[in-house]
Amino acid sequence: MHGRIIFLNGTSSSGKSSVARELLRVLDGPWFHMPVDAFHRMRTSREIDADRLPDVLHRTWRGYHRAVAGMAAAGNDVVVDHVLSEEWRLADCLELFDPREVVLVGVRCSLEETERRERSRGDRPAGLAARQYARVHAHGVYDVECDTTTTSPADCARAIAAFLPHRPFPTAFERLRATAGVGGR
Ligand SMILES: Nc1ncnc2c1ncn2[C@@H]1O[C@H](COP(=O)(O)OP(=O)(O)OP(=O)(O)O)[C@@H](O)[C@H]1O
Repeated sequence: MHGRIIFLNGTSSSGKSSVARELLRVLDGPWFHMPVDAFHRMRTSREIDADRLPDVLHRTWRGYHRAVAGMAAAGNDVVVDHVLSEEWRLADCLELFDPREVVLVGVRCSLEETERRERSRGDRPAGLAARQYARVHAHGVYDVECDTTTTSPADCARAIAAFLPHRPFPTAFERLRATAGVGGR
């Protein structure tokens, strides 16, 4: 049996990891939180030449998508914590994940609040969230959305968990695949 994938998409500092951590507390059964950040942290910390960096990053993201697909294909339920700031990332995931098993979640947060969090955490480059802001939700289709501007990660997680047993079909991934002309499963 294919595992379910709760796919949290939002800008940096929108609160994805915080919601994911709460989801693992409230969801039944074993779930795995697979943040894209973890895959960047796995890479050797040695500095990479600027001319090689884009290729290295691209391979990291492609590997991350395949690792998530592999965990789900083995029957594991997975919470994905990712930033769909480039079109190819979503296209790649649409090819790889079983679309009926994906719950695509838009994690929203006002730009003002995202920038405030970015400044206060201090471990993200200034302006990162603003650069991603217009792009991450460009595909415009979700199964469910949450707004962390004024809602706590725990309340967002409870809302997503409550949605899970009642999710309608076709899923957002099924609709996006049809629009993108990705072959049927
Ligand atoms: N609902 C919330 N209300 C207030 N602060 C929050 C909320 N959600 C997250 N934060 C704070 O915002 C910061 C970023 O949160 P988090 O790491 O969850 O975001 P993220 O989207 O996973 O970011 P990144 O993609 O950069 O890893 C943290 O300091 C966190 O404590």
